[in-house]
Amino acid sequence: MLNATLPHYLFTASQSREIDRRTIEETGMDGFTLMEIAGLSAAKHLLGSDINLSHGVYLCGKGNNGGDAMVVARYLLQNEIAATLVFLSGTDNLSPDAQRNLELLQQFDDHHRIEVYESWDTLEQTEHWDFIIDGMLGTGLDSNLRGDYLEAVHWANEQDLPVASMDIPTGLHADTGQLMGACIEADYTFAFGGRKQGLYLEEGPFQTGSVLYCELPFPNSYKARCDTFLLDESWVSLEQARPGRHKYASGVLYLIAGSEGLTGAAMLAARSAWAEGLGAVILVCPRGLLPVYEIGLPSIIKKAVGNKSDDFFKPDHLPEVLDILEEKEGAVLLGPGIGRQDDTVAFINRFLPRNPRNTVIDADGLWALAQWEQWEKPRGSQWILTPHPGELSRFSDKPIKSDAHRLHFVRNFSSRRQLTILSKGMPGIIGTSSGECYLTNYDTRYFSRAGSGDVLAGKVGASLARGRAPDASCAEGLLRGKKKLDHYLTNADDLPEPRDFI
Ligand SMILES: NC(=O)C1=CN([C@@H]2O[C@H](COP(=O)(O)OP(=O)(O)OC[C@H]3O[C@@H](n4cnc5c(N)ncnc54)[C@H](O)[C@@H]3O)[C@@H](O)[C@H]2O)[C@@H](O)CC1
Ligand SMILES: [K+]
Repeated sequence: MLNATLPHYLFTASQSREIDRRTIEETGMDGFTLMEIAGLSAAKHLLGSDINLSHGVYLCGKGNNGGDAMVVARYLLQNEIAATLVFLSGTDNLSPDAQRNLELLQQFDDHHRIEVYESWDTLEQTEHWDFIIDGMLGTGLDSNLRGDYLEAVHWANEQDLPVASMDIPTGLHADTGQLMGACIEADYTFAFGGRKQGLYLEEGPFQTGSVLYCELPFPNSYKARCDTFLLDESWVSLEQARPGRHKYASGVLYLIAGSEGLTGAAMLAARSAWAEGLGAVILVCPRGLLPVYEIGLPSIIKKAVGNKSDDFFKPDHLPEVLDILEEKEGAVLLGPGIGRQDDTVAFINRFLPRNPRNTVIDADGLWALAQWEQWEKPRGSQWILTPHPGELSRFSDKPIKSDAHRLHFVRNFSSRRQLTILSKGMPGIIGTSSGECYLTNYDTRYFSRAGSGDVLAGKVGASLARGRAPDASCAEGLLRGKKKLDHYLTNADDLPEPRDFI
């Protein structure tokens, strides 16, 4: 089972507010102290960065996000770094902690390094600044940006200066990652007390720059309601496969895949699983395709069913397939290249209820499953479904139009059906039977080429065959792909191909 570390917890705005509120009301830790820690932590990151810090411009709203920015300004001032502060909503209605921090900042300013502008239109843009601090809006954003906020965001994005956002880039929705009219394009985002979910959904990954987690003294027990986590190789161990005492002790994967014209998908999945060091990958195939696999897959065991004229799966093959699966303990990967023939759909939908093995259902296996209205997973077996967005939509009554909707759907579907879902896309989302979800935090667009899905399914199937839990199998499959991608991107100039992820 996966067990995320605290910096990988993802919160919605209301969850964050609730944790803030409880900490303040129940522990006696006040909001001013939390703001101090947040700002100090961001200032330390900035002082340790390679940004040239001599004079910053601070865009401040009237809420606590602006207060965070002022704490940063004070710690940077201690290091002789000047600050120009612009208050987009003036200074008359600052939140109490922001107001106190403005007064403190002025008290600390012995050498007149601080300038304050009470509105956007009074700012004199003749000065030279070398960085921008975005403290306009954080989790309090509740409507589209307008007027001076909109102008300030556009202005900041046009400057050739590094931008650091307090908590969340102004204009990004903390829950959905959608742009609220416009949005700061940050180089750094300092996530206070917990990363916000929207940083990783929809437009989030393109707006945040590097996200740095800044711990705040929130009791861990207040974070227990968190049900969304960031998937990261820093806490998910990629266990190396070790050879077993004999070949079947290192895991067996039965691959039920391939049809005429789609044998390549079966071959990619088989090679991908085999590369993970399994004891055996057993490709179950219609007999007519055996000659193709004899040439293309020399290391893989092939078990043909039906007769020589069969080049796709049919219901008649069911007894033979079930007998093959009886031979050894192992997991099943069903679907890559299996096709959508009516007979194949009928075969899959008769096979699945009788199949006792833990199973990954991919590609056209999912297509068949979605045709069958009253499907049910056999008791005691574990299923992983690996849909791309189109395949996922077939299980939903309504079109899935946003990442936030996809996350919501995946969470409900996987917990209601008591299975695991690996929803492909950017981000990749793993939904578990307990309702917890895990999001990827890397550029998954490299995997959106035909064939990558077969490679991923092979990796997930290999982990499941080695006895890993379904959620851990999905995580391992995704992170092994990422590891290959990182290696490829540092060692090659051209675009990786699906076979490069094997
Ligand atoms: N104790 C706390 O609550 C802590 C809060 N922290 C910071 O405080 C932030 C949340 O502070 P707040 O709740 O004060 O909220 P914000 O500072 O994000 O902004 C709230 C203010 O902005 C206004 N507003 C909302 N949408 C707007 C729009 N589209 N255009 C113009 N104004 C708009 C609201 O009316 C409200 O007055 C966090 O993101 C974080 O940066 C941190 O200091 C850590 C501790
Ligand atoms: K901000």
